[in-house]
Amino acid sequence: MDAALLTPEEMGAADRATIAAGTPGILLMERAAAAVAAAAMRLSGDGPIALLAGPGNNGGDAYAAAALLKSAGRAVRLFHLVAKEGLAGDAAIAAGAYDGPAETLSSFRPGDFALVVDGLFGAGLARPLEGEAAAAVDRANAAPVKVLAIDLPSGISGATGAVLGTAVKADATVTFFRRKPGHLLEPGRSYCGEITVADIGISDDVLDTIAPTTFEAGPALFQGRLKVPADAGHKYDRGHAVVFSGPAHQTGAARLAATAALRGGAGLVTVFAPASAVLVVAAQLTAVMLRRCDDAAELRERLADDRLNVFVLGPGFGAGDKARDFAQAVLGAGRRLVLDADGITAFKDEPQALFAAAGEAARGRPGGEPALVLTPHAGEFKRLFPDLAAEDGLSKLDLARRAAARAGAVVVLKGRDTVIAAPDGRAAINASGTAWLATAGTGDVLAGIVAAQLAQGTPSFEAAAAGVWMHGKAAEAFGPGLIAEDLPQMLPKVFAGLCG
Ligand SMILES: NC(=O)C1=CN([C@@H]2O[C@H](COP(=O)(O)OP(=O)(O)OC[C@H]3O[C@@H](n4cnc5c(N)ncnc54)[C@H](O)[C@@H]3O)[C@@H](O)[C@H]2O)[C@@H](O)CC1
Ligand SMILES: [K+]
Repeated sequence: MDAALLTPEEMGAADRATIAAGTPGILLMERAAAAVAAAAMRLSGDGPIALLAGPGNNGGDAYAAAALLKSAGRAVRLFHLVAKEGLAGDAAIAAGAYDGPAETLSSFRPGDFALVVDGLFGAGLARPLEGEAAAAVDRANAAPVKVLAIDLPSGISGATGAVLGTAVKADATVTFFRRKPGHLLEPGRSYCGEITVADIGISDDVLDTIAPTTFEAGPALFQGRLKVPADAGHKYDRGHAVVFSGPAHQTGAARLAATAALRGGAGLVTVFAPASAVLVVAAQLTAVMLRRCDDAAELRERLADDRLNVFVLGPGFGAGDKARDFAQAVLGAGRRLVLDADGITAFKDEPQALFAAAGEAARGRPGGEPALVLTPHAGEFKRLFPDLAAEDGLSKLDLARRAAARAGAVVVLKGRDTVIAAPDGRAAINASGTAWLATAGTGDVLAGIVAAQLAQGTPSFEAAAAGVWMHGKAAEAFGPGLIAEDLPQMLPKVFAGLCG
């Protein structure tokens, strides 16, 4: 459960369960404030610190942190949206215990300080920022002053990462117990700065009842499920992935995916190419094998070999009837399929046909495990799920979850904050990667890495989450100047980090 991300509601439940089990809320607040004060000392040098306090417990944290900083001898001034008398509960207790300078938010001038601690709104943000709060946030953002956010940058939705009205651009954020989806989803993530998760004495046991369904994509989520080559393993134990190539002038994408599948740990990888492309592909492959596959009839013959356990269709393939026929043949044979790029676009006029085939294939698999993994970027997503893409107010998490449930597939909705969702409601958000991934061919590589995990028998959701995370880690390992071809070569480093 280390990978769990909690929605604001789930975090509220974690707080309440802890309080009900005997820890007073004010004690949780004091621990939260201690973590904030420690971060504030680190970030402010010896300079004066402003603390902005809102009307709820986020403001309470600010009062409690102000008291700690003041007693540590730091110069602090607190600016409040609501006077002490207007506070309730733990926030009122914390405010009562603070005896330092307090002024109204309208008198806050960021230029006077080395650090601003933002305790305006956290998990309880319920509507867009406006009036004094919005003006104070805008002043802080416009000034060259460091900002430390308590729990979340004020204005960022913890559930979705959306900016409500305006939001604090923080250099650092201290959150409590577990991160929230809004810390990883854009634009929220870009507003958080460096994120620290502080232990405030909430026991992991509370998660048994909360049963979170959102996670960070990373080793804590998939380790234990991830397949890595066993000591005495045979190459056939690691599966046989097939990547479909496009026509002769469009083979590069399949070769990239195939190389990535092999580097990703698939035991064998074969490119299935149309006759016209066989020579072109042959000239450029070594460890990856090659077979001709011209039409659906030929594909059905090849599918008789049940060692071919996962297929990648889409990169450079062309978005016509052939893509649809091939995808349906693969799913019809009960094999797992990574459908990307043209493979997704091919179903834009009849997505139901794809979803029906995916549903049928899943029903034939142990535990109804999804057979289909869809890897759309936003544009491809819109082609397959136009109504969802057009619906107002859906976060990227909501979109991927709704799409996965409808398609009976694992949906990998790509971007800087790629979301991986399963039909059973689980979803993961990825935070690995660099801006250099926005370059031609990286999606083809991702499809290959995911296929490698599927080939080795990793469950579809974990395979997709692991693939996305590794892809990002490979980019981080390479650094600046990355092109798609560089990614597969970095996978050994990623595995070395994972397997020790
Ligand atoms: N015992 C607990 O529940 C703990 C809570 N903690 C802190 O408490 C925070 C959550 O506290 P709350 O639930 O009180 O929520 P917040 O303090 O985030 O804000 C809720 C208050 O703000 C008002 N509000 C919401 N949006 C507004 C807007 N746009 N403009 C003006 N007013 C607005 C609400 O009506 C409510 O009064 C966490 O983020 C965390 O910082 C920590 O102290 C740890 C323990
Ligand atoms: K805040």
